[in-house]
Amino acid sequence: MDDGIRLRPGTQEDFPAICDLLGVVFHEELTGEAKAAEHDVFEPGRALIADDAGQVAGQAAAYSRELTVPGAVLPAAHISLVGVRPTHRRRGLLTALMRRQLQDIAAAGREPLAVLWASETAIYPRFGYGAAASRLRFSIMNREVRLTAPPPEPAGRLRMDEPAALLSEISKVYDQVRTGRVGWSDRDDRWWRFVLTDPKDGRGGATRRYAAVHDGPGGPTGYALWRVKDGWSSHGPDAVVEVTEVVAADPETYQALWRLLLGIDLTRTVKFSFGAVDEPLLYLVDEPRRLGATLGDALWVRLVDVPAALAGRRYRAPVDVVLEVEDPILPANTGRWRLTGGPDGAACVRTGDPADLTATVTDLGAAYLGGTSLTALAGAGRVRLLTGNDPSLAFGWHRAPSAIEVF
Ligand SMILES: CC(=O)SCCNC(=O)CCNC(=O)[C@H](O)C(C)(C)COP(=O)(O)OP(=O)(O)OC[C@H]1O[C@@H](n2cnc3c(N)ncnc32)[C@H](O)[C@@H]1OP(=O)(O)O
Repeated sequence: MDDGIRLRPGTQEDFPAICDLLGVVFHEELTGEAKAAEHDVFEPGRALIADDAGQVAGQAAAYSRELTVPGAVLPAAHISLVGVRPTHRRRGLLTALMRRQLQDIAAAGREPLAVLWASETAIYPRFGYGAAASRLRFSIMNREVRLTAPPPEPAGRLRMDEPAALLSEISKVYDQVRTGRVGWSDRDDRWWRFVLTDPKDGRGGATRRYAAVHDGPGGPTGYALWRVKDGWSSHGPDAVVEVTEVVAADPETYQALWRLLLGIDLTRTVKFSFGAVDEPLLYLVDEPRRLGATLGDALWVRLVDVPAALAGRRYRAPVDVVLEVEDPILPANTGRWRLTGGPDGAACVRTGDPADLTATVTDLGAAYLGGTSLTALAGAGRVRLLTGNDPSLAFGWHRAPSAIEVF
C-alpha cells in the first residue's frame, strides 16, 4: 500500500464520505430512506478507513450480529460496504483493509468467524473466506406448477397488512425459526428497519412491499414478504411477483404461504432470489423444472479463531480427526488441531499428532456451515485427505445452509 495512506477506525463524521465512496464503487448513489437505514446499522468504530490525506480512499465495515451455525448460534462479524476508489484500485488497499480487519476481529476475541456476501467470487478466497452457503434463484412459471400437497384441514388463517404493522408477529416467527436455520443472522430493531425499508426509488417499478402473516391455532406460524411488478402482454396479464422472504415454522404454514404467492391473480411469474439449495418448494410442486432454479454463491465464511469456531458448532456424526490448517494472515490458526465431538458438542485443541486432513483456512471456511463437502474439495485438489478418517459426513448438516438477506 502507498506510503501516504493510513488505516484508521471510522467515526460518525465519516458516514457521508463513506456513502459517497459506496455510491462511486457500486455505481448507485445512496440517498434518502436507504441512506438513513444504512446509517441506523452503521457501527462507526468497526468501520476501517483507508485515509488518503483526509479523503476516504477505501473502507470496509463490520456489523456485530449473530449467525446460526450447525447446532449453535455464534457471534460473527458481518463484513460489508467494502470499496476502494477507482483512483486507488489495485494498489493493495483492499489487502491492507482485509488484513487489519481480520487482525482486529481476532484481537478482540469475541467473534470466532466473519461472514460476507461477495460482489465478485474472485476477491475473497485470498483473505481466507470460503464459499459456504449457496442459494437458488427461482423464476417460476406459476401457472404451470401445481402444489402436490392438499390444503390442510383445518386451514390456518392468512392476514395481509403493511410489514411495519405486522412487525411484532413477523419478528417473533423469525426469531423462532432462525436459530434452526444455518446461515441466518439475528435481527434487532435496527436490522428490522434495515430489512423492511422500502424507498420508492428502490422498487424497480414494482409496488410497495406487502406482508402476510399465517396464524395457526396457537398464534403466528409464518410470514411472507413480496411486491408485484405489473405487466401486460399481447396474451393478457403478465405481472411478476417478487418474493423477498418466506419464513415458516412448520410445513403447513410453508405450503400455505407458497399457495398464496403462486396464486396471485394477473401474475404469470414468481421470482424468489433467496431459496436454499434444498428449498422444500422443489418437492412441493408437480413440475419442479418450471421453478426455473439457478444456483449461485451466497454466504462466505472466514474462520477467525479456528479452534473456537470448530468447537462452537455441532457435528452430524461422531468425529475424532486431526486437521492441519494453513492461515497466512492469522498465523495463530496455522498448525494441527484435534477436533472431537458429535451431535451434542465438540472440542478442538492443538496437537502434535499426524494429520488426517490438510486444508487452508479458506477451505475450512467453505466446509464450516455443512454445505460444502470436504470430500468434494479434496476432489478439486484443494483439501488433502491423508488417511481413511474423512470427517465429511460429520461436517454435514440435516438442512443445507442458506442466506435469507444481503447485509
Ligand atoms: C463484502 C463486500 O462489501 S463485497 C463488495 C466489494 N466491493 C466492490 O466490488 C466494489 C467495486 N470494487 C472495488 O471497490 C475494488 O476493486 C475492490 C475493493 C474489490 C478491490 O480493491 P483493491 O484495493 O483494488 O484491491 P487490492 O489492490 O488489494 O487487490 C488485491 C488482489 O485482489 C485482486 N482483486 C481485487 N479486486 C478484484 C476483483 N474485483 N476481481 C478479481 N480480482 C480482484 C487484485 O488483482 C489483487 O491481486 P494480486 O495481488 O494477485 O495482484
